[in-house]
Amino acid sequence: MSAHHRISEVTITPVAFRDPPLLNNVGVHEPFAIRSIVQVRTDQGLIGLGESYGDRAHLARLRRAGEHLVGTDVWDLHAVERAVLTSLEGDDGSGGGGMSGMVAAGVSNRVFSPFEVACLDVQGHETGLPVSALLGGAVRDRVDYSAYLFYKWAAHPGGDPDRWGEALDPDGLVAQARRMIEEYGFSAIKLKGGVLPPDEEAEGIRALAEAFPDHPLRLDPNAAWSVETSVRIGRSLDGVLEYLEDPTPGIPGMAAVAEQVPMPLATNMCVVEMGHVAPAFRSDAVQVVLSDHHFWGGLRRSALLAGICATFGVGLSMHSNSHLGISLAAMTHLAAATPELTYACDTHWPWKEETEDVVKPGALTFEKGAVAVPTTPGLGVELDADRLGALHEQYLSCGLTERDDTGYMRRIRPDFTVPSW
Ligand SMILES: O=C([O-])C(=O)C[C@H](O)[C@@H](O)C(=O)[O-]
Ligand SMILES: [Mg+2]
Repeated sequence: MSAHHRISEVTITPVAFRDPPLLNNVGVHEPFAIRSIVQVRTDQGLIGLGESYGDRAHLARLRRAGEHLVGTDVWDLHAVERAVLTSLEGDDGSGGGGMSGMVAAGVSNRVFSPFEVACLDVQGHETGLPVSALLGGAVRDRVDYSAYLFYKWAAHPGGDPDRWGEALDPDGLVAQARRMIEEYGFSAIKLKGGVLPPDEEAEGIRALAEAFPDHPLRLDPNAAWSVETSVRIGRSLDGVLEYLEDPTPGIPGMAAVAEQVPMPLATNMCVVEMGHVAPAFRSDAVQVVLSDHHFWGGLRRSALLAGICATFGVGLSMHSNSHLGISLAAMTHLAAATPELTYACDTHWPWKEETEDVVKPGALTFEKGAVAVPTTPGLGVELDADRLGALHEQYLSCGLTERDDTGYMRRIRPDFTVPSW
């Protein structure tokens, strides 16, 4: 086969899958999470897969970029990126963030990422190599993920209760953690905070520490706290947290907190692109960066970030929001090929119904909190046309075209304002 697979067609399919009422600082998850599924076809008949956010403006950008990519060599990832940048000329960059305003990552990185992943998938199919090998080789054959707990309601208003039940207090959190750990075997726990007053969340963390003394714990209030509150709560959780994630907004705020709390501070909010690295590291604002290939510009750029973090003695973990199997495969290959990664990665996977995905079942399974790194060519997952079709139909019928946790919360509680303490 020739080494020059050129992109002949790009298909972007929006999909929706059911999502429980997970609470966060900016509101609550709607009944469906939306994603875009990217298929890159080559002139020699191979198909590469990518997955990204599903917000309307982002979909439009992916479609425009897809048109610019036709004719590009899948091995020339710089040319792929240049084509994406050309497609974004004149774009004002607004909308399409995919995370309800919680993370403000650069538009071009967000758009390039699923195409880079899809091209690597094609490269893997062409060479017979898994993506981890294309990234320099797997240094581990299993990737550890952490339990990702949320305060949540028992059901969406007017809907049936989901299998997880309510979690609005320490007992609810411990029950949720117990179930998630029993089912998936996770050996680390993250709690999404910024929902209840900070002392109540600290109480929840202490209950988790008591119930799971061997599990490292993380708390992520998504920058809902002032510097003063962050310092007070951080100090009160000395010896309890593995790291405290984004307690307060901005690099200067994080630096002020970092100076005064005993545990490392982690971020997926104030360091979300290369331009943030120098000011954050210079001021010792963060001790752990959570990479996310969806907003860092793909797998290779995330690997580059890992090297930079290691150079400056900054730890590396991995961020996630609602995702399907293509993203889990990409995250797993990246983590496998990243020696610098020393923390269990975030994943929203347990919040997804097992039956809902766009890939054929069985390629990715959790055992003892870890996913075995696929060893088959490319990402190691295969698109399932029926499943893709069903989730696309669900996208069309659910009526959601934007992730809007705050808007949904306001429809339920009209007086809701994003809280800060
Ligand atoms: O670690 C984080 O900041 C996140 O995972 C952001 C996500 O958007 C999460 O909070 C969510 O989905 O509610
Ligand atoms: Mg976070």
